[in-house]
Amino acid sequence: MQLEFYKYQGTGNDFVMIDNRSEFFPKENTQLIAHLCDRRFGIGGDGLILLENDSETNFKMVYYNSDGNQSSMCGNGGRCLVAFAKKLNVIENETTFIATDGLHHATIADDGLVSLQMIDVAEVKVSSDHVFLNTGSPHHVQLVDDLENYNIKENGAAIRYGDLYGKAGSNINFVKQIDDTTFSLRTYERGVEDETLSCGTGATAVAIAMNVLGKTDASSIDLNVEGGKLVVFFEKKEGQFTHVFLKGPAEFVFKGTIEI
Ligand SMILES: N[C@@H](CCC[C@H](N)C(=O)O)C(=O)O
Repeated sequence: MQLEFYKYQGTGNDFVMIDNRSEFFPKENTQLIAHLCDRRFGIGGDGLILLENDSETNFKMVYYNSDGNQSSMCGNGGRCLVAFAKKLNVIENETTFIATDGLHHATIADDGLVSLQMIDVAEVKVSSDHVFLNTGSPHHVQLVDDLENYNIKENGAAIRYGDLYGKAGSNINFVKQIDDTTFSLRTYERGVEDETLSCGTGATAVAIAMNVLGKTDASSIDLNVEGGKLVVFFEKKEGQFTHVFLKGPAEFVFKGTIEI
């Protein structure tokens, strides 16, 4: 069978997109999803996303990591799916869709940048050398001295598989402060089991964690990721973060078919 796919990337976090409104895709086939995400034997991607019909919103997002397993929210993937929905004429420049962590509102600006509303965050656990919070996916956030030369894969895997997070694991973000409102981060992603060029829920987690740690009092924070730049903005009231938005590019790369 010939499978039609679209490839998208958001700051270098790349995804295989499939229009599954007709529900043809074999969603339980973990091996097939991992194969499609494989960079040597398949199409290649950090994850695979299905766009499906939803009775109450514009569409449904179903997200899989490149290991083939369905997972929690993907911020960059959500932004790319919004751009994909526009390409398919499912939406125009504004949408509400459903994902695993609930409803998401998003807009596409004239310059193509996609702003995606993320979940509200009320609980942020601060430890001596790291912060843990859930921004739709679980994130460990840790400041490091030499981010450029830091071994993300080795140190990330050690924390992800260590005692802190048990079987479920976590995504691991290493961070360096650049100025009052800017941070650089590199992320080890669970389910990819490697560093990716960007992680949207990770950038969101870093922005909130840096505010909680008092590293910034800005409510709009610039994040440098390996694949580009993201902005996270939010409202903060009595320790709760609401109206949290992740903004950045979401770009169509190519379209193709693959024999499955
Ligand atoms: N790249 C994503 C995060 C995807 C989910 C993550 N790998 C997990 O399983 O927790 C993003 O942009 O947020």
